[in-house]
Amino acid sequence: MSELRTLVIFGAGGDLTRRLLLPGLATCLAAGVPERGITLVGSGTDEREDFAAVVREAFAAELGEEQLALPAVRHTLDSARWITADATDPEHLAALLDQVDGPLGLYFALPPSVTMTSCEALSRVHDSGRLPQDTVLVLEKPFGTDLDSARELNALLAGFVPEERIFRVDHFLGLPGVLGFVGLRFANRILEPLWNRDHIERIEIVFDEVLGLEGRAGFYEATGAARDMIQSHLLQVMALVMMDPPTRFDGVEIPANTAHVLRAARLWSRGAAGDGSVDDGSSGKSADGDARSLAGLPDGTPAVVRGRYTAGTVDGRTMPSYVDEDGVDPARETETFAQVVVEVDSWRWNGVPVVLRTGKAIGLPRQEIAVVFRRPPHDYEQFPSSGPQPPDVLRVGFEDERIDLELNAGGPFDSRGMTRTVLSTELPEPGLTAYGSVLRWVLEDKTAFTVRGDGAEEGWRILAQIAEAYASGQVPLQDYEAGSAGPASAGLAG
Ligand SMILES: O=C1O[C@H](COP(=O)(O)O)[C@@H](O)[C@H](O)[C@H]1O
Repeated sequence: MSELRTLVIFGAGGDLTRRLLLPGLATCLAAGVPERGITLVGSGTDEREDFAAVVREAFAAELGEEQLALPAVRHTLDSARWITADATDPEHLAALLDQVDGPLGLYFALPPSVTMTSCEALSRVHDSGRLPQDTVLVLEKPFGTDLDSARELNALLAGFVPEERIFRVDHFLGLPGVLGFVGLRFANRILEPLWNRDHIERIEIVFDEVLGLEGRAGFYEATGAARDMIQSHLLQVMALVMMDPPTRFDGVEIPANTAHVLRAARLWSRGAAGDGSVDDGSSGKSADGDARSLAGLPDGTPAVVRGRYTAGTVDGRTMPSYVDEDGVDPARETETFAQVVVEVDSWRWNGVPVVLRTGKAIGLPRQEIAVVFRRPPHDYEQFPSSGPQPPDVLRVGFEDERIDLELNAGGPFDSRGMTRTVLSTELPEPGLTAYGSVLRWVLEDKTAFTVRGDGAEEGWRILAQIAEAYASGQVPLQDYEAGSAGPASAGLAG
């Protein structure tokens, strides 16, 4: 397929477009992708005169006035226009399509239920022969609202557009640290031989935030931390970290390999069925063979923890209790913190706990992928320290492009004098925001880092297991103070 000429954003009057899509597009155009720029069409049900001005303002804020003169940026600004249309009405959609030139991308910056209705309308436009054949669809997460609706959406889409022309966007796959991690893993020979249960003790994928609700009760109350962050973002990142090496970085291999990981993933289930706990190692099994201990995590770390912040101070900012925020119904018990332990039951990964954790209003938040290696098989009694050395850890920051490898080194002047050493580097500034990368892939027709339909469904399957654990009554909603490290029982702070 050729590069897109026109991008239509449905729901372009919304927060997502202003805050993320337009700045992302600006970075992409400033990087010269595509070289000639695009025709940008905003669409929504209201009449708007100011769309071109909104685009200009967003581009200027992201790039500075000078870069607005770059050819791709200039062309896009000159072309930006608004078409009023109800994206759920086939007649409106067909009329809109008559006014734009292809190759065409349709970006659904809409809530999931509206996206579903809009895709139904679009399938009718297709059936009447009025949808240009090479149209690309771009869908924002969440893809559906549960496993059934995700399946329904996928079946609907499959009826009128081939999978390779569907971009299911998860902007975490465009974060610099995630892309840096994938490159690091496959461009170096030293990692792959270690990338399995024999050498890796556990994996932690943590995205804590200082931000609280920030006035988003309308969205967040019905969502909560697990659905907002784990269902897609953290599970998709996990799948990239744990996938088998692709033979090519393309839209066939990577989505297939990540879906393969997700299919094998399920909530850690070593404790008594449904009791929300995990084996703390007291079962007597060794860490080898059939063992599935959560080595390195505090004993008895539960498989699922949920929490909700109370009043406190985060980063110098006073924050009210979640339950006192506007629009919050305390009885809904929406969680602002979720930590789950997942296992990927495959030949490569069986028995390796993967901790996925996210929380709002967290002081000193961690945002990283941490791979904790197993200790050497033998402890030298000549080493002066009393216990075993800490494990080697590879850490990659999500947003700060930092890579740290924590090792134990000998010396100085004595090979037995153990010193914790960190080999640390920062990747170069990417120039693109995460949405900039996402839009670049859309505009260049590269689907390697998008979510395939079955991958999205697997995310919902795992979320259903988390919801089941919540509903079992065995995972109490724990209070944690805003500005703290989250519920104490979660462990893993810092
Ligand atoms: O999708 C989401 O992600 C953000 C965190 O990602 P960032 O790149 O904006 O830092 C999270 O705050 C939000 O709740 C969630 O919906």
